[in-house]
Amino acid sequence: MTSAASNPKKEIRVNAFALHSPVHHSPGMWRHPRDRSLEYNTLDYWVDLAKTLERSLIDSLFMADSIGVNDVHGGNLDTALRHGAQVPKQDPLMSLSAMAYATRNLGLCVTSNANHEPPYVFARRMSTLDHLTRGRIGWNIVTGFAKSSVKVLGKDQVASRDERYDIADEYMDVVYKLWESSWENGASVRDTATGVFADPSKVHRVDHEGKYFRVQGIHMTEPSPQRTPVLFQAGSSARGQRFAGHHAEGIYLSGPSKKVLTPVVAGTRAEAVKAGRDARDIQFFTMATIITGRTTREARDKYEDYRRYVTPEAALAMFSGWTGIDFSTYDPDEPIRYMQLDAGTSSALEGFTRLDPERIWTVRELALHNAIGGRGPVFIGAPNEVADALEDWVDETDIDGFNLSYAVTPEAYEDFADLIVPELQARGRYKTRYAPGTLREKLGGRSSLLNERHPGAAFRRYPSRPLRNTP
Ligand SMILES: Cc1cc2nc3c(=O)[nH]c(=O)nc-3n(C[C@H](O)[C@H](O)[C@H](O)COP(=O)(O)O)c2cc1C
Repeated sequence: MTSAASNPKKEIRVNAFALHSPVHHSPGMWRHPRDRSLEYNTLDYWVDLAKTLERSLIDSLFMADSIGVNDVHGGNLDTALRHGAQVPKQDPLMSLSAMAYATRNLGLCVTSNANHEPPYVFARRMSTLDHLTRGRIGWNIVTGFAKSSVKVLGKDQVASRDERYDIADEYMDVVYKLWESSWENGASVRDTATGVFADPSKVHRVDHEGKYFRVQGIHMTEPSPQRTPVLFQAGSSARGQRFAGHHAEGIYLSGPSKKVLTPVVAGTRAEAVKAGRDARDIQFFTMATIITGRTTREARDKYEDYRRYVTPEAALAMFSGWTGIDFSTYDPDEPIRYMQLDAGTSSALEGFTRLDPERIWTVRELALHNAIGGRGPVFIGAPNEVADALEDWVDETDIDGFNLSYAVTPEAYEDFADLIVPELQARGRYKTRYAPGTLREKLGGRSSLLNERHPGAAFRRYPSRPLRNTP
């Protein structure tokens, strides 16, 4: 493993972080006169955003998603609904092909829960998108924690964290079989002279009989450029790190300080090694919000202006949803303490408690902090100050880059393109053009396929070489 210190100048990678909702991580900002969040249900907004991201050479757009709602705060959904706090929320998949059509290089990563939808239909949809985007698709594998998300699917209880990850492990086996083993290379013949479309001897039925899933049949889709989409994961509990060590090629993190991230990065890299992979087979992106201007003064003025629109109550409702703790029952000046949670995400709470014991957060402070940019840091300043902070976080925590959240959209991404990108490029810390190939190759992979060390590669029945059988 290369230490962060021995590789101080690694290129900083950046994704943009979004949700098909009027609010993602900065509740209240949709009221700002320059904000376009209320257009979340239009293709114009998403296509314009995709073009802006590509102008910034951003690696990918990461679309969060869940069918859960923030109904823990006050024991109901009122606060979330009143502020549009991640409700309503649309299916993010629909906008992806329009964004892909308007861009050439931007990666498009979408969240889907490995406990909800049958793996067969999901695998087919991802393969379709990977074809349509010519290999620019990524999947954020989540396991869920909200009771509301299982109740709409006819279940009463959320499975325990361990079981949710066990189900996800088997889900991965099923989708690897479909993506990697069903169609051999060369199965799709497309021979206009003979009239043979596919060679039946090279298309294999998947027979999966497991504890949670039974699947019999061929993958409905011929192999897409990446076969398996680039795999991301966002859980950081010990079990989450083990899952990530096996499957993830990228991890989305969040935490208010560097201290919180460092052990998670080191722990997950160690899990990758235990799983027979390389520590550097996983890239880490932490959530961050940038508020910048040409000068420090301009940036601070922007921040003060934004603050006039924040709704900390909605931020608390979102954090209550994340953790399963009803913070409306707490005194605002009460310090937040760690407790073990199974329904919610202990790791969200850990970031504000035991991972940094020197910093005591009260409920009020947490609500204010999370009201702009959620659980990640907010970097406010002139381009050189922001670039200093970005470099510092990458070099000290061994992350690979950031997941850029926003206060005001698309202003945050326009500012990133115009002010931060040139500063990082001048320091040699940011690309000056996209690498060719699929998303996996753009992120540094040697081929468009999972590398040989990845457990998904074990399902192959074909020699591993870049697959280019789509037109
Ligand atoms: C940056 C980040 C983004 C996440 N995005 C989603 C999401 O879009 N949908 C979802 O259901 N969970 C999301 N999660 C939650 C995680 O997938 C995971 O369920 C949670 O962190 C609990 O897992 P853990 O207990 O292993 O930490 C996200 C978590 C983080 C840190």
